[in-house]
Amino acid sequence: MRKYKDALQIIIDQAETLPSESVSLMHAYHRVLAEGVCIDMDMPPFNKSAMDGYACRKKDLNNTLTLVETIYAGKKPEYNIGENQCAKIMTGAVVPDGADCVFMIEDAEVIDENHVRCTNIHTKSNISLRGEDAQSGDLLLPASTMLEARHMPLLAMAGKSTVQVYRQPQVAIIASGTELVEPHETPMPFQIRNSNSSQLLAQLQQLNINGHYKGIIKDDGTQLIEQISIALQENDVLILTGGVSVGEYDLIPDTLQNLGYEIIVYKTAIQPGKPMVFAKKGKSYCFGLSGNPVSSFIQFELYTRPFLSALMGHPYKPKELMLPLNTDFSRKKDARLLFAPAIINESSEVVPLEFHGSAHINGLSNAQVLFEIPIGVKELKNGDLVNVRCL
Ligand SMILES: Nc1nc2c(c(=O)[nH]1)N[C@H]1C(S)=C(S)[C@@H](COP(=O)(O)OP(=O)(O)OC[C@H]3O[C@@H](n4cnc5c(N)ncnc54)[C@H](O)[C@@H]3O)O[C@H]1N2
Ligand code: MOO
Repeated sequence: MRKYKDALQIIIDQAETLPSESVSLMHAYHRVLAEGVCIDMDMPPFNKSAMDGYACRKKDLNNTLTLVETIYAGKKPEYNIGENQCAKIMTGAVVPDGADCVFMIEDAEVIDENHVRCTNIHTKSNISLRGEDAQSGDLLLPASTMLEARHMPLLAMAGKSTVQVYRQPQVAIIASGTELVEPHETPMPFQIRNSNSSQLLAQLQQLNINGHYKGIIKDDGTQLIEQISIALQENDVLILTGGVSVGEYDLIPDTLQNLGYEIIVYKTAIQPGKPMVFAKKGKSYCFGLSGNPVSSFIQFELYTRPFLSALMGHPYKPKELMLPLNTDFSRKKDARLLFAPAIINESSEVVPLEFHGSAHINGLSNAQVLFEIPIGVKELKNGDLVNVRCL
């Protein structure tokens, strides 16, 4: 059975980045840049006043100054500032040539309509200098950047009304299991509601991928072959849940092989989430995730999310921290890398949540993080540092 990091590398190595396309800046959120973006002008583009006040020469700050004009943001200054002269200036306006300082309105004593004095000779310059943030030609965002809200103003400043991004994969979701009914149905005593599909669709949405839900398929070889092959033809990636373990009705690995898919990874040493299939045929990919809801959630986070990110040209890195446990922790078996749900308290300590295993969805629902207990470790002590993965 493969270890987590080995399996992850093998899976990511199979991803062939999808072709790129052009999208409007307004619809570029959470898309992945297929081009590096350089700025086409200095930032700021001119010496810019950072305050509402008066622009003058620093060496004249002790003197009475003669007002030559008022400069608002968007106006070109008409005069250079000479000895004992000033211009009234607004935040964001161009600082006129000759001035090397702007003193704030609050530090000004207005003598008459045309004269003013600075009351604070220790005033700061209050000028954002041309090019101090970036210079024309500088690379602002490298290719492969997953565009977050904080990147958008840079694209706008660089004049990118459209951006070249990698295509998003078409992803289908199928829940397999004869025991499953949809959430709007009342299960019979031997049935269970399908909770995996809505969860996986939401996990896809976190990647800005609108998944295609294809419904529930019973554990029936013929139906599985038929529905899975349709879903695979129409999509780049199929995510299945259920039927991947070793039971008589766990038909997914065989079904995929019968469809000509090569099983690249089968079972990995993580807990929850040991049974999982990753299969491939050309550029068509399939994840057979575990039916157990927490297992499928974690398998998606650990394997499917980095893989889909790689298809979109983005090297996904989870947010991870080393933090101390706030209690002793023990487990009976140590053959797998355990991901256990926890919250972080006000002292930045890891507080494990009550957790009964791979079906305990309400144990997971309050979690802020998953913390790791490595293979070979059964016991951890209060204060031990653990690797924490943010959700
Ligand atoms: N003899 C062995 N039995 C099992 C092993 C093993 O190694 N040897 N592994 C166990 C582990 S670990 C897990 S995890 C499960 C995984 O089984 P499958 O991935 O094949 O999933 P199913 O058997 O189809 O379902 C497991 C469980 O989850 C419920 N389920 C399934 N689909 C959904 C859904 N869409 N929404 C909500 N719940 C779902 C299903 O009813 C079962 O209770 O295998 C162990 N067995
Ligand atoms: O690997 Mo399973 O998800 O432990 O229960």
